[in-house]
Amino acid sequence: MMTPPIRIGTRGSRLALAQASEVRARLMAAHGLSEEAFAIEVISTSGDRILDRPLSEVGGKGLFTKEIEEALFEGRIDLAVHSSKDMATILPEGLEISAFLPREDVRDVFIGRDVSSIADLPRGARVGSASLRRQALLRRIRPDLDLVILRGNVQTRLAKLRAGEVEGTLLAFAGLKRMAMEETASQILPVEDFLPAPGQGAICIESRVGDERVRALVASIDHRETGVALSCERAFLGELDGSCRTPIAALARLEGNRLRFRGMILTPDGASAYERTAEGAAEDAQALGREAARALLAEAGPAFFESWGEARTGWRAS
Ligand SMILES: NCc1[nH]cc(CCC(=O)O)c1CC(=O)O
Repeated sequence: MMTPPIRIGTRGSRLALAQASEVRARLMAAHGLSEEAFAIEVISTSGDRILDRPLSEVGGKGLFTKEIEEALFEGRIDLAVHSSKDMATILPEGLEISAFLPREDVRDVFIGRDVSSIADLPRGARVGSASLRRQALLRRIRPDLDLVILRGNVQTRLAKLRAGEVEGTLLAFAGLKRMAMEETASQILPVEDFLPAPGQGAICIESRVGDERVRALVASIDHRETGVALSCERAFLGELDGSCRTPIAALARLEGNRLRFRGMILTPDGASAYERTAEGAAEDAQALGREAARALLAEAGPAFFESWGEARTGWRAS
């Protein structure tokens, strides 16, 4: 008798499909299964459909995951593949992250239309990004730039760049690499200046709590080091906000059993920033992230966070 295929839920963008295929390939290799053992189910999310407003205005992170999580919860798919960066810090009841893939390059890249680096952009040049973090980090080093929202999936954004809507944009190197488009990057940005978003470059698998079949299936491809780093970054994010409405950056790396963490909060204009580094044992990953967040909250003070309340307004569509 034929066993029904394992249904993998994903968004339909080129990047999302590349990520789902990577998960499928790893599961095939780990369990000696053929491609026919899987079915990739494409699910359209609000984040894919609402393209004229910044994410921070329409409701932040859950937007790329909501419809997929509903399908998972209702049993229309068996597991979901996400970019960890797009996940809310609190998952819907009944769902859990059951595996992480080894993390890709965590860095941001700059893509210029006519120039090959941020420094080469002319004064006042128009640069597009939908990420408050990237905008704030960019403003710190180039306050003269004219920053506009650039929404849409990677292909859409690159098309807007080519069409001349903007002179440059910032993207995650991980996404370009997964799509075999790394030559698109003009400049790889160092994490010292461009601390990534929590979860950047990490693919995760979400499944139903109690679904032991799927849990056993994905356990074999889970990358522990990535999971430890992510639990630290997600604890940091969760303590601060957890939505997409605020410029928050964080990166944890496991070296041996030592976890090294750097976290940062910024005002949207980049004028004010607080950062913190911490180091600890892998077992204390969550506490490390949480404590770093609390320390930053105390240090920055209430006045700082008023700027976050205004972060949702004052945008201009590109
Ligand atoms: N919704 C945007 C998104 N979510 C994850 C990635 C990149 C891949 C990753 O960080 O794993 C991107 C595109 C980008 O920031 O360039």
